Amino acid sequence: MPSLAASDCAVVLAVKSLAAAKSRLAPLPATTDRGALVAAMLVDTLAAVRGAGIDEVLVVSPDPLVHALTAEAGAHPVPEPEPQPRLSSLNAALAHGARAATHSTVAYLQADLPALRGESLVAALDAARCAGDSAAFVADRAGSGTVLLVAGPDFVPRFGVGSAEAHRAAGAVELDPPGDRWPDLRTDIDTPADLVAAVHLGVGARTGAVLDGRTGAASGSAGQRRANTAQ
Ligand SMILES: Nc1nc2c(ncn2[C@@H]2O[C@H](COP(=O)(O)OP(=O)(O)OP(=O)(O)O)[C@@H](O)[C@H]2O)c(=O)[nH]1
Ligand SMILES: C=C(OP(=O)(O)O)C(=O)O
Repeated sequence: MPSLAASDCAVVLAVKSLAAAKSRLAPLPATTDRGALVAAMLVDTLAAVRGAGIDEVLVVSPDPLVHALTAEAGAHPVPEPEPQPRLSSLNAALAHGARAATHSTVAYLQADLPALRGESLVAALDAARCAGDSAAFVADRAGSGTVLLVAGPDFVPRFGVGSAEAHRAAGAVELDPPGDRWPDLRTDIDTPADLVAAVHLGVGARTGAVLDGRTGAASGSAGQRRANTAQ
């Protein structure tokens, strides 16, 4: 794998239709607009990616609002591909985004990282460079999922349930296996408990604004909101 200076790889993210997203956040109060929350987390994630100095960012989605938010953030919207025979729709979307990128090395990144800071992404990309020619990944805070996979064109992404083990089994090197580094990068949002963890780390401005509009698991988030999010 070539050098992974931030400007030498593309970042590819995938977001499903906002209306269908985050069913596991259903326990949140009915006043929470889950679509707005997913959109806000995408915007905050893209702000952190921009803060990392990445110059090619692609977001694959079937949702026109996601495309608009992506373009507003200075990234490239990519339409959802046709279904692929041997890939989940998520991995088909990610592989499609990688093919649309001009860089051959791709950092596949979760789009629901509201606490992400550019410095952590840069540090993780630096660590991936140390993995040499191998693909490399960062597991989520539970250790079972994947938040970041850095790979060349021959490595097919294997996101989905148990993706950390799937990436490991396919030969990708796990970065910081103890899971001590980059808690912001590792905190993707699947459940209300993840949201509470992200709020404790400090979420970006857009996510904080959505959370401030409701009561419940993460209420009172304003005090924990990061002050330095570029918006
Ligand atoms: N473009 C695209 N993105 C997808 C697809 N499936 C999942 N994603 C995105 O991949 C990430 C992980 O997806 P999932 O965990 O399957 O779904 P989720 O919406 O995050 O959460 P749940 O509904 O609770 O499972 C999210 O950012 C999704 O929006 C897909 O078919 N196409
Ligand atoms: C798709 C994944 O994440 P999640 O379903 O937890 O969002 C994954 O970890 O590969």
